[in-house]
Amino acid sequence: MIIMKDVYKTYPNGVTALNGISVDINQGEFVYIVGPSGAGKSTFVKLMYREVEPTRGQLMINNMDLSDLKEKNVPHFRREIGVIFQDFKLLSKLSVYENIAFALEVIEESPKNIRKRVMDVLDLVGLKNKARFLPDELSGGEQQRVSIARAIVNHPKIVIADEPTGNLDPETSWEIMKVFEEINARGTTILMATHSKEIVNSIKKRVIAIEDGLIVRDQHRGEYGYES
Ligand SMILES: Nc1ncnc2c1ncn2[C@@H]1O[C@H](COP(=O)(O)OP(=O)(O)OP(=O)(O)O)[C@@H](O)[C@H]1O
Repeated sequence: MIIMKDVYKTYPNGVTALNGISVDINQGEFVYIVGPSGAGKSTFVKLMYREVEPTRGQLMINNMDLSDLKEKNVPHFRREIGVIFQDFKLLSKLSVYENIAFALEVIEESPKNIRKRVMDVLDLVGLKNKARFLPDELSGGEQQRVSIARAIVNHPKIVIADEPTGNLDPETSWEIMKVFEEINARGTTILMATHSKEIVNSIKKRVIAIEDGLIVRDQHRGEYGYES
């Protein structure tokens, strides 16, 4: 559950990226965040994993109040959130297996549990046979599958994806969307910032449109609403 009340974000250089955002997102929803370049989409999703902090306003995520979250509670908060980026952000010297296991090792899982959970999640994204490969030895779509696997291996309640298909060709993008739908079908909330008119208009979900730091549209099974 995500609750935002009158959230503002002004960066240190004086640019106000969010201008009073209020929104409720329930557990299990699939939400696209759309809008023109520079509208505030990335800032909006970055608030959700505490990459940026609001200048003003209230933000509750998974029953935790981010306005007064203590530093010592940040790791606990982040464990409930999986994040996926346009450029994958995999560790190039680690294998596929190690990239995913890393997320578990830091929370002190036993080696046996780690192996089972990594292999289960690789199975889900269809990459069990590439566990020993290095990221460079994979296609873009495969690398994005690894980053999805890494994001969900801790079973987070919320998955945040900032332009996850931005570097992928259309066919690969559809395959990645199937993986997101599968994760959502298991009850995980998905928040996806995207510029893909084709995806938003074909795989219908809730659409939140942001322009000049404000929510200008919030529609169930909405359209993309801009020229691509
Ligand atoms: N770290 C930062 N410091 C200063 N200004 C920033 C920072 N990050 C973003 N901005 C500014 O905030 C505004 C919103 O940016 P944001 O990245 O949230 O937009 P966006 O909708 O995600 O854009 P795009 O679709 O191009 O990725 C822009 O004017 C941008 O220049």
